[in-house]
Amino acid sequence: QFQMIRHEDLRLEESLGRGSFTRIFKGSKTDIREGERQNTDVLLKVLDGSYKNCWESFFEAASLMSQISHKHLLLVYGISVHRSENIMVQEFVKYGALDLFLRKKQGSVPVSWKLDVAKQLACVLNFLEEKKIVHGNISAKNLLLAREGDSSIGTSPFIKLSDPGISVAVTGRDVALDRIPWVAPEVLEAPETWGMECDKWSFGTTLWEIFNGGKAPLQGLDPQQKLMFYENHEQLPSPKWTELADLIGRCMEYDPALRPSSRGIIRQLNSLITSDYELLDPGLSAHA
Ligand SMILES: N#Cc1ccc(Nc2nc(N)cc(-n3cnc(CCO)c3)n2)cc1
Repeated sequence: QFQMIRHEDLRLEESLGRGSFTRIFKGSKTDIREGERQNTDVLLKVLDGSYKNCWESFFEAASLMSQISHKHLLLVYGISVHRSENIMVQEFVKYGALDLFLRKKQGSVPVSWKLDVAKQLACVLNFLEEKKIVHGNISAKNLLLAREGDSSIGTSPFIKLSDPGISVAVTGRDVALDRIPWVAPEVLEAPETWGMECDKWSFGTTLWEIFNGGKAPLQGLDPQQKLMFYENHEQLPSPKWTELADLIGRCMEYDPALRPSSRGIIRQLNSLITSDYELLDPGLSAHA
């Protein structure tokens, strides 16, 4: 279900850091198109050799992404297996992970920009929900920015949802604890029973990140304290904007059945987008 890419057609360039269980590199892949060599910028995700039992989950994530296509889903070109190295070859997204971008832009990102990104994520969640596909790892770190968006020249941001990576169902409890508060509480209890609603919980956490300058929620808490956060049914600190706080709170309902559908999320985001003008400039809406 996806292309096998020859190791000799790949070139690893600079290291870009690491995800969990993987190292990521900028690189290029060479194709022969109509008899001529063509180089494409790629992002190479190399699975650490020591996690043998994860490689089927690694490739499941890759094949999930290559079986469906959507403008806001990352393009996975294929995989390359070479000696003990398992490599996922994906499109290189120009501006990288959203959490790092937001931290770099510290607070200088307009509310309309944030709502636009949130809406794009809600749309791809709706697409996955209609296909009954659970992503399982929605977070600002896994949203990639293909276009920065610049209101002064009228361009808007464009995001791509990255592959889900290794599923918490195979990683074990310590990684699942580390993914609090992105991983839905029910997933922690019984990883194999999780359903569509778990992506809604993570959407709420990601929305919180987007409106908190890309800061990681519950940073600095150790795994035990993170577990207590769930045991005590605690909520993340609410943003001042009450309608936004309501949406985050509804997504991060401990009872999965009470979380909104993706259509409900889109509806509520649309009302935030229209009400957004009061926040920007009360006078503006008077003339709108
Ligand atoms: N400076 C800089 C810079 C860095 C990276 C990219 N591009 C890119 N493309 C992808 N397909 C995936 C990622 N990526 C980043 N972090 C993760 C791990 C967490 O998901 C994945 N980055 C562009 C610019």
